[in-house]
Amino acid sequence: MRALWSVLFGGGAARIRSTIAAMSRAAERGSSQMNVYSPSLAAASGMADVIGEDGKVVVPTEVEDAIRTLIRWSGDEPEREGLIDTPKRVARAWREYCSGYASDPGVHLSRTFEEVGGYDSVVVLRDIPFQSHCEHHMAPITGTASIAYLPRDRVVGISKLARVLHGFAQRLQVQERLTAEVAQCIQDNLNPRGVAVVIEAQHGCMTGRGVKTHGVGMVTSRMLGCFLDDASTRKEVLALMGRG
Ligand SMILES: Nc1nc2c(ncn2[C@@H]2O[C@H](COP(=O)(O)OP(=O)(O)OP(=O)(O)O)[C@@H](O)[C@H]2O)c(=O)[nH]1
Ligand SMILES: [Zn+2]
Repeated sequence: MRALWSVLFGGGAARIRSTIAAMSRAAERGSSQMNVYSPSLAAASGMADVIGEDGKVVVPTEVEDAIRTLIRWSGDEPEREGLIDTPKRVARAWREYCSGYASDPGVHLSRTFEEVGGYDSVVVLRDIPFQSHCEHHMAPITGTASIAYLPRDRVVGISKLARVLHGFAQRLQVQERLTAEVAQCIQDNLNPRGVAVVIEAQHGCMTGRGVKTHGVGMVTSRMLGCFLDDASTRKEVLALMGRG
């Protein structure tokens, strides 16, 4: 699985998706033209994705091969009709699941507003649905997050809090780190008086395999600044999140 991971995502370095027409055509033509540009090299070195003429990301050969190996190891035949295009689909799906590696989620917090009519109370975005994947099994994590902050002198567009969440969720995660990363990113970029993040999620690795236990929610929280230091402020924000 480690090998599959490494071909799918290379070093996990930041990538920028872009259309490089000449390279796409070479990749699509295949054979000798592929020497001009190697998608596998791009994946391994963290270069931009190449978009083919069909508008889809060009999948490096070894990524397809790795997924074929996994299908075979799972007990099926990758050559049968229904599975022929599956390696490409799986590869592109994982590119999407892990699109959060492509950028710093903090960029979403660069645009702030100071004119807020003197508003100086807690801002809460409650029950934001998200999906991630656990780094242990690459199985889905699905849940909701509530994100709050107490502004110091500026506020951010509310959608940006959800964007920060998805930026970190679209990586391989453990829930504890996801929670901490979202909180720290808001703290670092907005310098508010406090940040509170509470996440409740279900882990596919606990339902679909292993202990096979359904209906269990894992809850994690990260409190920073005033929400950490002051019990009554923490109580207030938890009540606003519906967890009072
Ligand atoms: N703390 C924490 N654990 C997680 C998370 N996602 C998955 N896990 C757990 O990671 C653990 C990995 O344990 P291992 O013993 O290395 O792997 P395993 O043999 O597949 O474990 P089982 O899932 O118990 O079958 C499991 O207990 C998972 O439930 C997460 O976000 N946070
Ligand atoms: Zn897991």
